[in-house]
Formats: sequence, C-alpha cells, structure tokens
Amino acid sequence: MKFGVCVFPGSNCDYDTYYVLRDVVGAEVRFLDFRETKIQNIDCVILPGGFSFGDYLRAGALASKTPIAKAIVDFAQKGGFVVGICNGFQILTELHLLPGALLKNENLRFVCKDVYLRVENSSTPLTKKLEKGEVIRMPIAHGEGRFYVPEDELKRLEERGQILFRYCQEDGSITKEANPNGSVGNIAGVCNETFNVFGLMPHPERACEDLLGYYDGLLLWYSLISA
Ligand SMILES: NC(=O)CC[C@H](N)C(=O)O
Repeated sequence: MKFGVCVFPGSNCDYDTYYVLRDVVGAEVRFLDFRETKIQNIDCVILPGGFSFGDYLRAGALASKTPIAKAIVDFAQKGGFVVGICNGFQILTELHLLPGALLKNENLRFVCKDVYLRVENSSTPLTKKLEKGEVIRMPIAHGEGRFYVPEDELKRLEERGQILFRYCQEDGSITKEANPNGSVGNIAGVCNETFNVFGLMPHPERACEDLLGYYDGLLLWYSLISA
C-alpha cells in the first residue's frame, strides 16, 4: 500500500507520520503538497495533525479550500482510503467526507494528555487488527476536538457501525470523566458510510514505538496495509 501524507502550511505531524510509515511500518510513502491538483499512484492519503493555515476561521476550514482537498474528495469518491488525524479529521468534516463537526473543547482549553479508547467497530479497514471492545491508549492534543452530530444522526452512525472509537476508562467503561473534550457519545473517531474515509482526534502516529511508551497506534497502520 502506497501512502501520501498531505502537507499544509501549519501541519506539524506530517514528518512524524511520514517517519512512522516509512521507518517503523516499512511502507512506501511520499509527501503531497497542498497545491497539488491530482492524487496519482497512492492508495491511502493521510491528513496529518497540526494547525493548517493557523486554525484561522475554524480549524480545518481553510485547508478544505485548497487544490489538494478537491483532489481528495475525488479520490475518496472513487474508493481511495483517506485517514484524518486530529487537524486532518477537522479538515474531513469541513469537506463533508465525514459526518458531524469538531467544536471547541467543552472547557475551552487546549487539552494535551493520554486517553484510553474503546474499539467500537473492528471490521473496518482501519481497525481490523483490533478486537471489538479492546481498550487502547494514545495521546491527544487539541483545542477543537468536541465531536458533535445531532441525536438522529448519532443513531444512524451507531446503526451503520460508523463509530470507530470512544473515549473510555482503562477498564473500557464509558464515563463523563473519560471524555476529554465533551464529544457527543464520548466519540473519538468515526468513518464514512462506505468505510474508506476515517477520522480520529487521538494521534496514532505518536504511539508507535516502545521508546515513546506506547505502540497501539501501530495496529491501525498494520490494519490498513493488510486492507
Ligand atoms: N494536534 C492537532 O492536530 C491540533 C488540531 C487543531 N489545531 C486543534 O487545536 O484543535
């Protein structure tokens, strides 16, 4: 599987993602500039974390108006895999490739900490190496991560299996205390109806090496490369 990592002005997880895919996972990967108009010879596009265009207007809003964003919509509509991490997730909701919106955190603060995530659907290309109900650990670092969808849409997402991860306690219980930003239903990650576009606020690329203290993020990349 060939990966492309998008680079916007203000991206700051682009090199981490590139490094993990190339040096830890051993995959083929190249950078994609935000001015590019076509995505060729790539199987999976990663929209990395960061502060694209300084988060002006809303996080992800300006990046969603770039040439590469238009190409990503086309690529996704043709069935290509797209993964948005944190700011990438925000860009994908702005593009309406993923449902809902990411609002300012409930406490109006930037939150940077480790979280536990419960796997809600383990039969998607991003989660197939995980077990349903399994608890994994990764860091978060965001100011606008409160996932919101109206009640009826939330129900539809649950019925279709589009919820990938929920913030939980270490034992997997879903509680208000485990929710770092006030996301509806403790939701940390979702996918589209056709299971080829994925978004999550936690950072799997920062959880791939023993040296950093965790490696659960690797399971997501291994899932994708075996998809
Ligand atoms: N780590 C990130 O990608 C940060 C996302 C975004 N800039 C926010 O603060 O919400």
